[in-house]
Amino acid sequence: MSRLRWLTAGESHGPALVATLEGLPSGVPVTTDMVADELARRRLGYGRGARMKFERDEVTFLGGVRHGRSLGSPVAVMIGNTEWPKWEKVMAADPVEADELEQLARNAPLTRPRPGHADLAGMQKYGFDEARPILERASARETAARVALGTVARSFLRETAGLELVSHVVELGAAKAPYGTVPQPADVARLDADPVRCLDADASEAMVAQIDQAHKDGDTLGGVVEVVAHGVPVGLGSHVHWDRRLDARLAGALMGIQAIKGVELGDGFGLARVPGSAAHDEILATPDGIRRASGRSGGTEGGLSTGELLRVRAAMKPIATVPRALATVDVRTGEPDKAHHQRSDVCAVPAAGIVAEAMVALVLADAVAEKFGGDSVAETRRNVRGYLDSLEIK
Ligand SMILES: Cc1cc2nc3c(=O)[nH]c(=O)nc-3n(C[C@H](O)[C@H](O)[C@H](O)COP(=O)(O)O)c2cc1C
Ligand SMILES: C=C(O[C@@H]1CC(C(=O)O)=C[C@@H](OP(=O)(O)O)[C@H]1O)C(=O)O
Repeated sequence: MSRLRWLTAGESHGPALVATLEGLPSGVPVTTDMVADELARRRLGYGRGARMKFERDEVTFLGGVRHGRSLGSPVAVMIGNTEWPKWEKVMAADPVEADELEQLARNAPLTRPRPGHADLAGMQKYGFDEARPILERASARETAARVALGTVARSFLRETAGLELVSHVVELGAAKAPYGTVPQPADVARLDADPVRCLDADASEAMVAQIDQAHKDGDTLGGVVEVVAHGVPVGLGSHVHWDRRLDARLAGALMGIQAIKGVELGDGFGLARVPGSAAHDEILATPDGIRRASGRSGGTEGGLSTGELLRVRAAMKPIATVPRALATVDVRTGEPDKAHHQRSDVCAVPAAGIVAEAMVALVLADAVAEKFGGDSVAETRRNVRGYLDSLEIK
């Protein structure tokens, strides 16, 4: 079962986010710059709000890494929030005088919960009369901490299995990239340079136009991202129990990203619409060994990785803080009103792709660590090679 354990803490406007990762072998290359680079990728994307323009995501390792390599002890990383000085009082851990708080406009009670957010159900469940204590943690600011840990997981995967992850945006609003493009590791720089992280130039243009229109209309947009993993060894996960299945673990991890409402493995829902003869990946004998005729399954069968390209998709709903605010109830008066609106993204689909890469990296790193063990990266790598070399059927 799971060998890696990880956790994040921190509020959107608190002093910092923190994240810990436990169970990682020693010797994994990890530096502050590697994490900072991944966090910079997450801030990219046309349609994001003001915060992403000034947020610096200041990275500090607090444990588990020395001189650029993991130690085998828990990795702890902190990401400072640039705006903390402005929120010091509102988000203070210790009590603050009531009259001091009342003078702060940004502490005004948020009593008009936003549809599509955790605001209302969170207030009801946790017993708050305003949304601030809920939205601070529900915010996707937390995904910065996941991306920090995902950086470590990717490095482990690269070192032990030569595995590389790439994501791209395949749909945004009504604009769609042509089906079937598989992004390669060499495409990452080009993808990151594209305003919406889409490989197809025409589709990218159409996506940008969609965002411009939504912005003009005071509206927001969602979309679909795809993550592919090159070099996944056969046999990660298992067919023997639901919670050991790799597909289930990937789906859970992706659905666990804020605003993700659908996950597909390979052709996913599309497979439900075609006959069996057009739904599976036929097995071929080739001079290079056993291969598949297609990649419809997305690289898992029966909950196991097949050794083929892994391909998963996640559908993000439109940003819930719609500028042309949605109907709600002011819980203080019980009267109909418009939902609270602060600054917000118009569209965060490109950023969600980076977060999805991080989640896939964490799931795959866990599955590799579980299958191959090892307390040092050299030992895990040796175990991966030994297993692949000794496969009876290739
Ligand atoms: C990268 C990213 C950025 C987001 N930015 C915003 C935002 O600026 N405003 C907003 O209202 N929601 C934003 N969201 C989505 C909300 O966090 C999400 O809609 C909310 O948590 C409720 O969705 P859920 O029901 O899926 O949890 C963002 C999500 C992601 C993944
Ligand atoms: C801070 C991030 O995204 C935030 C996610 C978010 C939400 O409601 O999910 C709302 C916005 O927060 P704020 O009001 O502070 O600008 C986004 O900026 C981030 O991604 O780092």
